[in-house]
Formats: sequence, structure tokens, C-alpha cells
Amino acid sequence: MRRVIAQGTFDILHPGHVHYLSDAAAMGDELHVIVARAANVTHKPRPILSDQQRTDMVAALDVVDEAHLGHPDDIFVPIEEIAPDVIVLGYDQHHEEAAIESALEERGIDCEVARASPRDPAHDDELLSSGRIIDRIVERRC
Ligand SMILES: Cc1cc2nc3c(=O)[nH]c(=O)nc-3n(C[C@H](O)[C@H](O)[C@H](O)COP(=O)(O)O)c2cc1C
Ligand SMILES: Nc1ncnc2c1ncn2[C@@H]1O[C@H](COP(=O)(O)OP(=O)(O)OP(=O)(O)O)[C@@H](O)[C@H]1O
Repeated sequence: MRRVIAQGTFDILHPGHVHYLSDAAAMGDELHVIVARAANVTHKPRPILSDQQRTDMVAALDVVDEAHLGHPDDIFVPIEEIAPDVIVLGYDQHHEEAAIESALEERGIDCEVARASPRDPAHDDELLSSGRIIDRIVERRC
């Protein structure tokens, strides 16, 4: 049984998220997703949807076995509980594979780090970014 971890904010789901999670699921047998707490999303605007709602929507996807709301201040706590064989980073996530690998090693966690592929738009008007979906809502409804 090869256990996989994927993670992210997942504010307003779109096909790019489904692509990432399907890619991650294909790297093992059981997919666990850690959903970032709003308080820890500091590199972009605060999510629109609550921690609980984002976790529930990710859990509802077929490719996902379990969705976990992330730890408030130590990202290694859920990783230790899940005990994954591989952590799959999103194609554009700012985290560095080597830095995560050495932090895992320091904690005695034996786990690979891989990166998922990107999804390109399948048609002209396919929006593959939560931020761009929100921008369009503001543009069209405000
Ligand atoms: C291996 C790993 C584990 C993570 N675990 C947590 C966690 O337990 N709690 C949390 O709030 N965020 C966690 N994060 C998410 C980060 O805090 C960050 O907000 C997230 O990478 C946002 O990604 P996005 O911009 O792609 O949505 C984790 C990230 C990584 C790479
Ligand atoms: N088009 C895409 N192709 C593949 N993976 C994607 C795509 N869009 C998002 N992801 C992945 O989904 C995960 C969660 O992404 P995130 O919640 O940051 O969504 P986002 O739409 O990229 O957000 P934002 O528009 O606010 O930057 C990340 O690992 C990211 O790499």
C-alpha cells in the first residue's frame, strides 16, 4: 500500500485542482490531501471559503481517500500521522523539493518528494486558477 500526500489551499475548486490530485493519486494507492489553514496562506490573498468548506469539497472528490485540515503551526505533524511514501508538490508550488526532503530526513521520516505536472486549458475559456475565477466574479458581478 503506497500512501501519497498532496496539499494546497483549494479555494473554489477547478479542473487544475482535479488534474493535480489525479496525478498525485496515480503515484500510489491511497491519496491523503492536507488543506492549508487560511491563517497559513500568507503568500497570496486570504481564501474566500472557510477551512472546513475547502476540506469538505476536497474530501468529496473521487480520487481523494482522505482530506485533512492542516496543522496550525507544524506542517510535519499531519505528515507523521499519515506516514506517506511520497509527497507530491503542485507544478507551481514555491516549496523546494530538496528543502522538504532534508527536513523529512532530519525528523526520521522516510518519504520521497515528487512534483505533479501542469494542466493546460482544455478550451479557450477554461479558468484554471482560483484567483482568476475570483477576479472574474468581481469584474462581472460588482
Ligand atoms: C509538505 C507540506 C505540508 C503542509 N502541511 C500544512 C499543514 O499542516 N497546515 C497548513 O496550514 N498548511 C500546510 N501546508 C501548506 C502550506 O502552508 C502552503 O500554504 C500551501 O503550500 C499553499 O499552497 P498553494 O498556494 O499551492 O495553495 C503544507 C505544505 C507542504 C508542502
Ligand atoms: N492548472 C493547473 N494544473 C495543475 N495543477 C494545478 C493547476 N492549478 C492549480 N494546481 C495545483 O493545485 C494545488 C492547489 O492550488 P491552489 O489552491 O493554490 O490553486 P490556484 O488555483 O493555483 O490558486 P491561485 O489562483 O489563488 O494561485 C497546487 O498544488 C497547484 O499547483
